[in-house]
Amino acid sequence: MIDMPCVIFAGGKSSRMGKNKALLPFAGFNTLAEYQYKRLSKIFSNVSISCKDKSVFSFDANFIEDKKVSSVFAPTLGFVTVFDTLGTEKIFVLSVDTPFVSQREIEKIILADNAAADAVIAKTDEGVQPLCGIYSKNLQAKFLQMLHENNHKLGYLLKNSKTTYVYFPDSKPFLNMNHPKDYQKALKILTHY
Ligand SMILES: Nc1nc2c(ncn2[C@@H]2O[C@H](COP(=O)(O)OP(=O)(O)OP(=O)(O)O)[C@@H](O)[C@H]2O)c(=O)[nH]1
Ligand SMILES: [Mg+2]
Repeated sequence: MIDMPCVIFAGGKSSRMGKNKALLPFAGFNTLAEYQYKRLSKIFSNVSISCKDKSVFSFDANFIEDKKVSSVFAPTLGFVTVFDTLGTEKIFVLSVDTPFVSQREIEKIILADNAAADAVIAKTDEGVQPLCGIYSKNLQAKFLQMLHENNHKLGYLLKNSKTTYVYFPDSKPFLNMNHPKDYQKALKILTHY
């Protein structure tokens, strides 16, 4: 088991999906959030779900609700709340909508962790995967500043921080469900498992 706390980000608007993607049925589970929580709990000893409102979920988990200080919808608010709540040096984050990031990818990222890095982030030929990797609490001041400035570009933060990128030649595990067609594609992949 990996000691570093894992946080699943699941507090977005799902505007492109048209309905809360964390609540879509997935792989025999009532919701994608529950699927992610259960499978990641076999890899990490401590898993939390960063969200806006835990009452939408009908399973037990460690939920961390975004601070109500802001009406912002962006992972930045999740990061600020999570670092304040968990008080740990480093967290492993994964977006709720990437169900195919497996133990293999996670372990490669954990292995690349190093004392000099404030972030260790997956990268594929399609680009940086900011919600798959390790973030250090050292970045909390920057997250607070981003909130303050209403700038929520994680790519910008990573470019201007001590970031180690971990390259994956195969981008398939990083399939990200933004639109209904991505969900359909993921369901199709499941049937071939
Ligand atoms: N805790 C928390 N998570 C968020 C917030 N905004 C986005 N996320 C999560 O960050 C991840 C990446 O965001 P997107 O893929 O853009 O998801 P989204 O923002 O729900 O979808 P769109 O509205 O279509 O952009 C998703 O897993 C979201 O649930 C937020 O305000 N708080
Ligand atoms: Mg979004």
